[in-house]
Amino acid sequence: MARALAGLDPGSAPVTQLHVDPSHLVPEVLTPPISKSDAQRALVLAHLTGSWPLPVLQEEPEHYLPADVRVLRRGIEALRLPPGTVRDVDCADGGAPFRILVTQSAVTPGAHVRLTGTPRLGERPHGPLFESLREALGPSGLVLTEGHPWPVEIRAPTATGKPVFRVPGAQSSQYASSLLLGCAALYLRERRPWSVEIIGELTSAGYLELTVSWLRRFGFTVLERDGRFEVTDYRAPERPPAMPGDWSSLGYLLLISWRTGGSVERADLSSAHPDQALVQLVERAGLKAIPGPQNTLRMTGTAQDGLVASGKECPDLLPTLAALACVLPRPSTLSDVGILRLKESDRLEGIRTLVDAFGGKTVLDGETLTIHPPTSHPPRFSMDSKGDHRQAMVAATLSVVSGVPLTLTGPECVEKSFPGFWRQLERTGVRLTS
Ligand SMILES: O=C(O)C1=C[C@@H](OP(=O)(O)O)[C@@H](O)[C@H](O)C1
Ligand SMILES: C=C(OP(=O)(O)O)C(=O)O
Repeated sequence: MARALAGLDPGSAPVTQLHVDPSHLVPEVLTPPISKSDAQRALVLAHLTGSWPLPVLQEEPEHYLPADVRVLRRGIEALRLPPGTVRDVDCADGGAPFRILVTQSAVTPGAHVRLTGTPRLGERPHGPLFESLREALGPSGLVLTEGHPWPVEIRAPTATGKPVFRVPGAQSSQYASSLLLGCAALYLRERRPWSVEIIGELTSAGYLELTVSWLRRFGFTVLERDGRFEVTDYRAPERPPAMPGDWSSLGYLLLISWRTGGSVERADLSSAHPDQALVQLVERAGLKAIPGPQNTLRMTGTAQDGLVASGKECPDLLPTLAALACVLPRPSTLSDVGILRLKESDRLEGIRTLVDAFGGKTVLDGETLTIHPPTSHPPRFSMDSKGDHRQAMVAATLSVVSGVPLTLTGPECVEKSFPGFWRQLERTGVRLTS
């Protein structure tokens, strides 16, 4: 067992190919990691409000912290160095950590920060965030320059001007989330309200709501009105907020538990994470999540119909739902799928490749993708993660829910959000060989 996982445990040498054999499943209780989206927000707010290091993260085993959480923590630690130090931060593949650190760098008085990342992160869109920061803080002296694409270099001003950021919302909610966390920093520094105005439509709105909910849990007052989010007050809370399990990771584990008869833990149904939508979305297909004691959940039911979901509401769940769609008796419809092109890989293409590899068909009509499941399962299938953690975990999930063996290229990228994923899979009886 230890040998099979030698290349897959965090920090060990990468394996190029992994064979996933789901023919000996056992019912187990599976555990997701902490949510990277929640932890990133909590880390910034702990830094700003004087509760550094964030106690709840100290309790998590270091190797099982999502890599993006470690990126953000490194970035904040760099921002906490004395003024005058040039701070270099490698953001690796982390969209949210990078975008959050851009704003936090710009609002740390006198900071000089150089951010770098992977070529893919460099290709993803960031311009509207940079423009918004330049518009609000440029007149006070902010300098934000872009390499080709790295480094992104930021020299923060020591003063500020009009307390408002304006940013378009159609490409990513992370611009607005990052700026709103910037508003919290500026509120504490200047004790005057700061706001973010969203221009046009907002995609992934649930993630901005997640940011608002973390600000409130840390004691900030946030007013929301007509696309405008304003930080107007701060009072330290009585006790530090708890850290929930990750609903994106619970998506894979719940589907796996449906097949194995096991359950998942850390499934907090009062979490504000958008991917909790899985629980409602699978009902249309005939599946039901049944709560048990202490935040456990199991999935039961017989597949009867296809799924309907939108990339505007839960973009990270769409690959997981696409895997489920491959084993449902009727077609599924995913709308607003354009945003999937802007993630760690082109996930729209990734979903289509997965369905195709499994013998199904996809039809793209504008921004709507219909998934037609295969009439019979293939004997085995292959998939390349293209370095995208969700594509890797989704392929493995499909292997388990269908019982069809998988050969996966590039399995180690799961580290970004779920470093213990392969260990969890192995606990369900899945045999992993490289
Ligand atoms: O704010 C966040 O933590 C996230 C927001 C979403 O991105 P977009 O707002 O760019 O869709 C999501 O896809 C990403 O995984 C995490
Ligand atoms: C898109 C994702 O993350 P990020 O944008 O933070 O890289 C993700 O984790 O699916």
